Amino acid sequence: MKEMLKSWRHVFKLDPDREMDEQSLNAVCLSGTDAIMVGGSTGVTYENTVDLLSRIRRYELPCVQEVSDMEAIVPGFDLYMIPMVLNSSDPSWIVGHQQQAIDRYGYMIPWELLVTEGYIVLNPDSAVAHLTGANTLLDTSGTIAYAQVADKLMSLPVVYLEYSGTFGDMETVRAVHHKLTSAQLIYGGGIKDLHTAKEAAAVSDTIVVGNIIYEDLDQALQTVLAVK
Ligand SMILES: CC(C)=CCC/C(C)=C/CC/C(C)=C/CC/C(C)=C/CC/C(C)=C/CC/C(C)=C/CC/C(C)=C/COP(=O)(O)OP(=O)(O)O
Ligand SMILES: O=P(O)(O)OC[C@@H](O)CO
Ligand SMILES: [Mg+2]
Repeated sequence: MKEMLKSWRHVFKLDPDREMDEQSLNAVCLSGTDAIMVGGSTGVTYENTVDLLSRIRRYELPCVQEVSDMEAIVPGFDLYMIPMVLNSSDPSWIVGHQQQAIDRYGYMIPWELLVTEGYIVLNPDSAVAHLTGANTLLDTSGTIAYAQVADKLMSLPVVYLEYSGTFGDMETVRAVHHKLTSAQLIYGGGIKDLHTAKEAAAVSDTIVVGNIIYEDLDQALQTVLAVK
């Protein structure tokens, strides 16, 4: 499954803390997207995650959990994406929560299913930037440097450029992409239609589409066409 992740070009991110009716979930799961990622920065619980996973499992597509709270880790996902927010001002969001979770779950951890994401949070107004105290005042060179910490110093499999809630600077995304040797570049933030999806897909390996699913489902479904 870890190998499959590399081929994913489009992913829908569903938030367990938000409502979705069956018809909308059906449309998302049959949209042609490569996978569903389940996660959010706040309000994610064991209960709302189990509920969403069990509904998604009626469909055949891969489903991964992006872990933001160790209390909400649910068995049964295909992969577990583990963020490390590299530009956080608080080390607990880089290695602290991860160390505590490993200490707690110990021998139960299916290591072959864990994928570490080197997160670079770039929208100062996002929930995740506030939560993690991210230093979002980075120019392109500073952003590349974080990406290279992930790719070259830490050998992380994924660099995630996170503009959650706003469409990012595509020149910065392109520049980061060019500098990566091994890591997969995931881009997320503000993709709201086919046009923005195409722009982001052109400069990254994988695009993640989140909020628009809940705001305008028809536009969200169009974004899949950007990678087909
Ligand atoms: C049997 C079994 C399955 C055992 C468990 C094994 C397992 C999977 C162990 C995991 C061990 C481990 C290392 C866990 C990590 C624990 C943890 C809490 C790490 C911290 C992660 C972190 C840095 C969180 C900060 C927030 C963050 C980066 C969240 C990612 C998702 C995100 C950015 C969503 C966007 O947020 P959203 O709510 O949509 O925001 P908007 O409001 O802007 O839309
Ligand atoms: O919700 P949006 O802005 O689409 O961002 C997607 C994803 O990167 C959020 O973690
Ligand atoms: Mg969101």
